[in-house]
Amino acid sequence: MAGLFSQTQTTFYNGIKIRTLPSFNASSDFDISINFPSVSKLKGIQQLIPSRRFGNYQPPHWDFHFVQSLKNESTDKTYVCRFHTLKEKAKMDLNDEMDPLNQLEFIEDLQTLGVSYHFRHKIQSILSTIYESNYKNSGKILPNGEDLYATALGFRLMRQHGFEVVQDVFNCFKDEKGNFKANLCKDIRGMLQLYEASYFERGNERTLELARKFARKHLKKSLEEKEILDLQLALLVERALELPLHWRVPRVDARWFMDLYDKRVGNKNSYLVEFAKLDFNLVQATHQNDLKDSSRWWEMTCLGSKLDFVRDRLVENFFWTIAVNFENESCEGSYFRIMSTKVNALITVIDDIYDVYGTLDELELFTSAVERWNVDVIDELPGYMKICYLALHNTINEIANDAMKEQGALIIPYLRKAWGDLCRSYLQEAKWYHSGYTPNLQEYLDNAWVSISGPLILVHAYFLVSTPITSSALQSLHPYHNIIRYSAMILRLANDLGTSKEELKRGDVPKSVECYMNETGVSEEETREHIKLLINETWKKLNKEGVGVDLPFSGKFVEVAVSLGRMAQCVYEYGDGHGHSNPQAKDRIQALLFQPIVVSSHVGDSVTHLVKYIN
Ligand SMILES: CC(C)=CCC/C(C)=C/COP(=O)(O)OP(=O)(O)O
Ligand SMILES: [Mg+2]
Ligand SMILES: [Mg+2]
Ligand SMILES: [Mg+2]
Repeated sequence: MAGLFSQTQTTFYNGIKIRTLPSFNASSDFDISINFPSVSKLKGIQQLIPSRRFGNYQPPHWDFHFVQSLKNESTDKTYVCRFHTLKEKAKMDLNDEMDPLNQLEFIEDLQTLGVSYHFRHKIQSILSTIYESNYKNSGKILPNGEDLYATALGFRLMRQHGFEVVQDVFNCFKDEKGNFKANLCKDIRGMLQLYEASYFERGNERTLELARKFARKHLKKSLEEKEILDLQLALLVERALELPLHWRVPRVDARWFMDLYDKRVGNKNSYLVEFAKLDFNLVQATHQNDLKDSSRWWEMTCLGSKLDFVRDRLVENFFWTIAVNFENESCEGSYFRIMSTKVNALITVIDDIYDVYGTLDELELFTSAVERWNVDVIDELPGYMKICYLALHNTINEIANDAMKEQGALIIPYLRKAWGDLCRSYLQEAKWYHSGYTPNLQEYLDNAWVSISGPLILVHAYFLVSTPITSSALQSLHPYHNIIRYSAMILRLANDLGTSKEELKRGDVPKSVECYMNETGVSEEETREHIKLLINETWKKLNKEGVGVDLPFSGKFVEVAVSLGRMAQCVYEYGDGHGHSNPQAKDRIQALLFQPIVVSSHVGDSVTHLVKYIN
């Protein structure tokens, strides 16, 4: 990547090779070649030339020209017409005359195929009818309360959609000692639903905790001993044991479910897969336009080209936004994705300035500049920080100006406060790194749930999804509401599991893995298991906070906070899917953003391929 530093001049100081920048003020922009053995032993040079690290990040996998060249034929009229025909058919099929269990299964199919957002009101109304006519009268989800599969599926859907159902619906499946009955383990479909339902626990729900352990144990055993003869079911069990449905990103999962559904024997609603594929491609076409817009902004900032030590990851920064708010029903969705991508890109650059390149003195300057939020302070900053501060200041003020125009709301105090909190937490980590201090796990996490940028992302997301902005919500943005804290904590813990190995190699503040090992002396493997336990416990807290009766936020914002936690576990499931993009992360982004699904349309007995993929 031709960056500013590639045009550096090489000079020598006391026999030491130094790269200096042509146009920057040398006193603060010296750049020691990273292979220099030991700056600290040099006489008289240390205070003049700070040592700098590099993340050794690769150039972007998808660059500006690739993004701008994307073409998509998914929106031609044949395609759209077929889409609307099938949508109407699905709306007709999801009706009140259906058997309640069939209704629940239809809703589950719509959700796993990624198209339930088209039927929100109908789904809510059907679940409400089932809730009122069964659960409110008998305490059972469905009339036949002894069916584990139906009870667990209904329990999960009810909790997911905000209906108050308690864990006692599972009591009939426990023996006199309070354990789940051993004979249940033959009912794999029921066990799988019980396992998925257990992840909606809100803490101190012993039956659900027992259910999770009981189901996990037997599902794992059945899978390992190849007792699950139905291949589809085996694949569902295998995926659930890797990551439960509640923790997965529906949009990322949808393609996987379409393939599975296609192969389902006795597939009742085959047209649903065609509908889901058409919808997937239409949404993808919208996302590609949003991505092009975001990519033009990124190119204009020159941050990726001028700062050769930062992660140039525009597409990955965009990918985070589609999990949080993928629907393309309205232009609000595009606005959210484009502005959120800008925030994510700024986070990624500034995180690298603090973690990789900036000296402590420079970081103090940048932190103070962000807290003062005044473009005049730019003169105090070293060259490489100037374009970053300017991009930050202009972009965030643009979001604030939009809110003022659209809603007459003055939000800049909330945005600049969030950036100030973030940079102070970054500075704290830099001070720990430079002093060689390793905090214990709690001390580290008390700062790191902020430094992972979760609160910053969600404060901006609140203003990008919420109309109207309410005073009760504003009071819950500072101090940060627990919903924000728990979502951010999941992001932090998942990020540390996925990135701390590379960070340790490069040189960075000790992360939760290192802090816990240093504090307890246990092995890395035990530490990682402990952190996964913390993620599980934090999800329970997030589940509980998300259903508070006096919640100051809309359901939409709660969904955004939950989705951020899911996205974190998606991006970091196989290592660092953000900065060092592993093959699995790359394939996911490729499938979600750049590969429309070939749709075979069964119109009568003719099959036509509606989509050709042109790139
Ligand atoms: C764009 C979004 C949603 C960002 C969330 C997380 C992020 C960019 C972390 C930076 O990676 P990192 O591993 O360097 O973070 P840290 O330095 O905090 O470990
Ligand atoms: Mg970092
Ligand atoms: Mg960092
Ligand atoms: Mg990290």
